[in-house]
This record gives sequence, structure tokens and C-alpha cells, in this order.
Amino acid sequence: MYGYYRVAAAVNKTTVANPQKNAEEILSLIQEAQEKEVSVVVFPELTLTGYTASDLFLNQTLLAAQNGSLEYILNNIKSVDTIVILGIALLEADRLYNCAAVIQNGEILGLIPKSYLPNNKEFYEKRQFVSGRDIVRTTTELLGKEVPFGVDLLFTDKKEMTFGVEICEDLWAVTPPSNHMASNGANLLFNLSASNELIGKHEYREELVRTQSARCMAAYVYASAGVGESTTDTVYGGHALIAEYGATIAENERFSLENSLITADVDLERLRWLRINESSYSDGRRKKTRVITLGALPQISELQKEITPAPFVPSAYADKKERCDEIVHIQAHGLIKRMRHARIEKALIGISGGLDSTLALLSTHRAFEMMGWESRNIVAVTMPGFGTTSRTKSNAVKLCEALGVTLKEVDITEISRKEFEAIEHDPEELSVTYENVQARARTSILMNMANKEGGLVVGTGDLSEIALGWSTYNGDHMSMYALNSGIPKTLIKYVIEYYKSNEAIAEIIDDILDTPISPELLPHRDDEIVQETESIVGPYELHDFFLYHFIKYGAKPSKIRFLALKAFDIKYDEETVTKWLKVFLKRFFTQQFKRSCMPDGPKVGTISLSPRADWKMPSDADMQAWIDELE
Ligand SMILES: Nc1ncnc2c1ncn2[C@@H]1O[C@H](COP(=O)(O)OP(=O)(O)OC[C@H]2O[C@@H]([n+]3cccc(C(=O)O)c3)[C@H](O)[C@@H]2O)[C@@H](O)[C@H]1O
Ligand SMILES: Nc1ncnc2c1ncn2[C@@H]1O[C@H](COP(=O)(O)OP(=O)(O)OP(=O)(O)O)[C@@H](O)[C@H]1O
Ligand SMILES: NC(=O)CC[C@H](N)C(=O)O
Repeated sequence: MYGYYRVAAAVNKTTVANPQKNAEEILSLIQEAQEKEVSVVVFPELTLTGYTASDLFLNQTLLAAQNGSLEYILNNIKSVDTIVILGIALLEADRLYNCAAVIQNGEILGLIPKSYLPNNKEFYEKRQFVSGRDIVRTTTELLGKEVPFGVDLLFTDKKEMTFGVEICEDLWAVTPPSNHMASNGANLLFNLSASNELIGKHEYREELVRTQSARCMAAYVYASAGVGESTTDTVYGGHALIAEYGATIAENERFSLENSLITADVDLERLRWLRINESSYSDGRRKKTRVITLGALPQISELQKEITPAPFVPSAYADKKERCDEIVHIQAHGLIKRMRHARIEKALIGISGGLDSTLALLSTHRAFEMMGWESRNIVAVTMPGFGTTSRTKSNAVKLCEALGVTLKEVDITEISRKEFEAIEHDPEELSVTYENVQARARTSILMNMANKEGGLVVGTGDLSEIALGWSTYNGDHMSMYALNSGIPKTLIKYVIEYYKSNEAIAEIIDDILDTPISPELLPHRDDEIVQETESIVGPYELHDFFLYHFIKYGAKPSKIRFLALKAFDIKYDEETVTKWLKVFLKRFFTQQFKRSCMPDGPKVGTISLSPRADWKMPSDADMQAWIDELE
């Protein structure tokens, strides 16, 4: 489903050295995985015998019993299309290997031996096993059949999934085998483990799994042995984890006395597209691998994953103060460097009482505070026009007064009328010309005033407006430094809200947040805003969602729509999402010419549309393929 696969980590109740008893527990977990539409389920290391069988591995009876129980499992899962990864001891060329067996529909598709055998303190695996790194044969015989065998095996469904398997200590090694598997195309990694519990060890283990998923740009599924393993010298807590590209997305309760199975839906298509954007992934060394094709996999009937409707906004768990401080510091630092370099001591901002100019003013003020520069060297200019309402104007004035910046007022109505006359535009015709004359008049005033004052014009346009081209070319689109260019509208709101902690401006901020978003370029009606941006271009929360998935994951429009419907639930229906998504695509494509010559400005989050850095796109590209894909 749209590149999503359900994966699972299972921890079975173990009876050490009793493979048949273990087989029954394993079978019940396989059945659960199949019922839950899981594509691949991984079990702990040496699943059938138990990891802690120790020197009993050197006894023929245990191995024979294990193989008998393995055959029993295979016979019982002939109609199970879920891939099952079990740990077994394998006798090959008179050596014992600690292996993972990859099974589908009762067939063993491949055997992967462990490379790194821990052999210190509580671990003494080299007493019984040898490393599989240097094996010569590429197949081995098991239960009367030739099976692919080696550390070079990968498995693919020839769609989005390619997976590799490693075993416990392999992940702890300096160069885990999963590094090479990932470099060779595995976007899903499994680990069969037996990792004992020591104080704090689970945190380290979680970090290892999480960071390996980040480094490999993959999903990593980890299952460690638990209840029933021998407690002779150590205790196994049955830790199971699923991480995806640096985030732990599922984790079980350790020390369970029962079987446990965790699942997560991972977006393997997303990972592939993230990789093509990462030069150090592409530069990863490729090795010879053997890729085994899997049979058809279970399909997910409903995605079980929360999709955040506000991907740019930090989660509720994030420390708001810390995040906002970081954002404002990035902005302030960007501006300080530029002003110092140009030996400019004044900043000019057109201040409208809207969200964007409010944040630009607050961040500029923070920069001046950091440098010990005087607030009055910030020149805030209010430029009322035909659409300016007393609400926005008075909020702008009150904010400037509270911050102690220099406030200037230049009415643009007369200037605009003169321009209409000069270009022979009928002022009754409320067209785009009518709007843009005002926006350009403001920019012209700011730029000219900047020359007069010896200042720099701080741009206010945000990332969402830049994506949509919702600005007037060479009007508010232009400035000397575009301070908000890396911040989308949904995040602008979040940061401004944080400033409510400053009591002196809390009330003003509340009202600014409450005011409908508007360019106020069309005449107001009885001092009420008539031009509401979101009813013209669509809700910013949708556009920010579209932008995030479009740029970050190169997602297809149909997938973006699917995710938006899931994220916003009943708030928007399919027709509404499709309508605004088409608006997004059309504007995004047609408005690139505005981005191609946008001013410098700081990148704040993972997405920026700077034509010099993050986003290089022709201004005359055709959008039809994207629109058609939605049909
Ligand atoms: N690919 C391309 N390469 C080069 N030039 C291209 C072009 N496509 C159009 N053009 C030209 O660009 C011009 C159109 O662009 P432009 O002049 O900017 O005008 P346009 O984008 O049509 O209008 C600006 C829009 O932004 C809105 N706005 C303005 C200011 C502030 C805010 C706000 O809320 O923040 C919103 C305003 O309401 C209006 O709807 C036309 O002259 C057209 O010929
Ligand atoms: N009445 C005004 N006085 C001074 N500057 C203005 C005025 N109206 C618009 N501007 C300038 O033009 C910019 C673009 O206008 P726009 O309406 O997009 O921004 P905003 O009002 O700050 O924020 P938002 O778009 O979130 O409402 C403003 O940020 C501001 O710098
Ligand atoms: N079974 C293993 O390979 C365990 C080794 C690993 N370093 C651990 O302690 O978890």
C-alpha cells in the first residue's frame, strides 16, 4: 500500500534445549503475524533451541531435535506468505554456524550466518560456533534441500522491499554487515538477537538500533531472546524494537513472561527516495550480492500509522522553548552576519499586523538584543493602503511601541492612485494590477527609505508563500535579506505563539494570531478584511503538508493525497484535498520564476526552496504528469 509494509518482531517463550516446545510457541506467533497482515516477522537468535543452550550445541541430539522441529514448522506454514526469519544452528563442512533462516510458504529461501561472534565475559560463542564471514560454499544442504547460504544474501519482492539479515553482535561490530546490505540496496534490516539485560543496557541497545536505521537510511527490526532463556549467569529481557530512519517507532515492554509481537508499518518507498537525495548513500561501496526473489506478500488493508497533519511543527513532546529559541537564533544569526558584513546598522521592516511581518520584527529585535544594538535602529514602517483595517494597523503600532522600535507611517493610497493614473489603470477594477501596484509601492518605499537611512530591508515572506508564489514579483517578493524564507506558515504560527511568554506583548500576539491571514490588498468593507488568503489559495495547513511530502520524499501526488486524508481524518474530504493539491501543484510549478531570483535567507528546517541550495528547478517545467497522476 503506497510503499508501506507491515513488519514485526516476535519474542517467543523459550524452553532451553526443547525445540519442539519452542516450535509450538513460534507457530502461534507466526499465525498472529499472518493474521495481522505482516510481511516479515523476525524471531530471536537461535530461536528453536534457545540461545543459552551453550555446550549442548555440541551434542548431536539437540541439533537433530532442532532440525526435526524446523521441518515440523515448515510443514505447518506452507500456506503462510508472511516471511518468517528464525534462528537456527547449522552444521556445514563440519562446523557449526549460528544462522538466520529466511522462510516463506514453508520453504527456506536462504541461510545467513552470523559474522561477529561475541567471545568475552558472559559470551563465549566461539566455543561452539564459527564465523560465517569466510565461508566458501554459496549453498548448503538442509533437510534434504540445497539452500542459498552466505552473508551476501539479500531478499526482494521486486517492488519497494529489499531486506538483509544480521545477527545480534553483528550490530555491535565496528562495521556491521548491515552497512553493506544497506549500501547494496537493502532498505529493511532484521536482527535476531540474544542480548542480556544489565543496568542501562537497553538504552544503549535502543540507541544502536535507532542510529543504525538512520545511518543505513533503512527500517531496522530487532528481536532479542527473552522469557525462558537460561538465567544461569545472565537474564534476557526479550527486547523488541522497530526503528525507521532514526526514529524508534515500536518497542515492547521488556521482561514479559508471555509471547510478544510488535508491529509497525514502514514506508520503504520513502526510504528509497530519501536515498537518491543523499550523495553519501550513493557513494557507499557496492559489493557482490545475491538477491533472492520473494513470493507475493500479504497486503495491508488499512495503514496503522499516525501521520502528523503538521509535519513542520515540533511534536507535543518537544520542548517548545528550546525549539523556538533555536529557530529565532538561526534567523538572528543569519541577519547579524549579513548586517555586520555590510556594515549596516539599521534594519527596515514593513509591518502590517500580519503573522509574517510580526515574526520578522520579533526575530530582528532578538538579533539586536543579542548584539546590544539599540532597538530604535529597527525602523518599522506601517504603510496603510486600500485594504488596511484598523485592527491590523493598531496591532502593528502597539507591537512596535512595546518593542521600542522606531515607527514610521507612509500612506500608500495616494502613491498608488498616481501609479494607476500613470499606467492608465481604472482604480475601480480590482484586478491583480490593483493589488500589485500597492505591494510594489510598499517595497519601493522600503528600499528607498533603506538608502536614506543607511539600512537593510528585512523580507517577511515565508516558505509556504514562496512555495505557492503567493507574493508580488518584485514587490513583497524582494528584499535584502529574506528572514522568514525557511519557515512555513504553520511553523510561523507556532513560533509567534511562543512569544506570548513575553507579557508585554502577549495580548497583541493573541490578536495577531486571531486575525484572518490576508494581504489586505483589496478594499476593506466597513473596516473588515474581505480578502482571506486561505479561501483563495487554500488552507496553509494543507499546503504545508503537501510541500513537506512533495519535497522531502519526492512523493507522488496520489500518495500525498492518501496521506493527507489519513492525517487530517474527517477535517477534509477527498474532493477538497484533491482540489487544493491541484492548486498547490499548479502554483508550485508556475511560480518557480519567483523562487529563481529570491533573496538570500537562512534555512531553518529540513526544507528550503533556495534556488542556490536546496531546490533547483526550471521555471518553465510542465506540470501535467503530476496533475494526471492524481486522476
Ligand atoms: N514562468 C514565468 N517566468 C517569468 N515571468 C512570469 C512567469 N510566469 C508569469 N510571469 C510573469 O509574472 C507576472 C505575474 O507575477 P506577479 O506580478 O507577481 O503577479 P501575480 O503572481 O499574478 O500576483 C500576485 C499575487 O500574490 C498575492 N499577494 C501579493 C502580495 C502579498 C501577498 C500575501 O498575502 O503575502 C499575496 C496577490 O493577491 C496576487 O494574487 C506576470 O507579469 C507574468 O507575465
Ligand atoms: N499595511 C502595511 N504596512 C506595511 N507593510 C505592509 C503592509 N501590508 C503588507 N506589508 C508588507 O508586505 C508583506 C507581505 O504582506 P503579507 O500580507 O503577505 O504579510 P503579513 O501580513 O505580514 O503576513 P500574513 O501573510 O501571514 O498575513 C508584509 O509582511 C509587510 O512587510
Ligand atoms: N548474542 C550476542 O551476539 C550478544 C552480543 C551483544 N553485544 C549483546 O551483549 O547484546
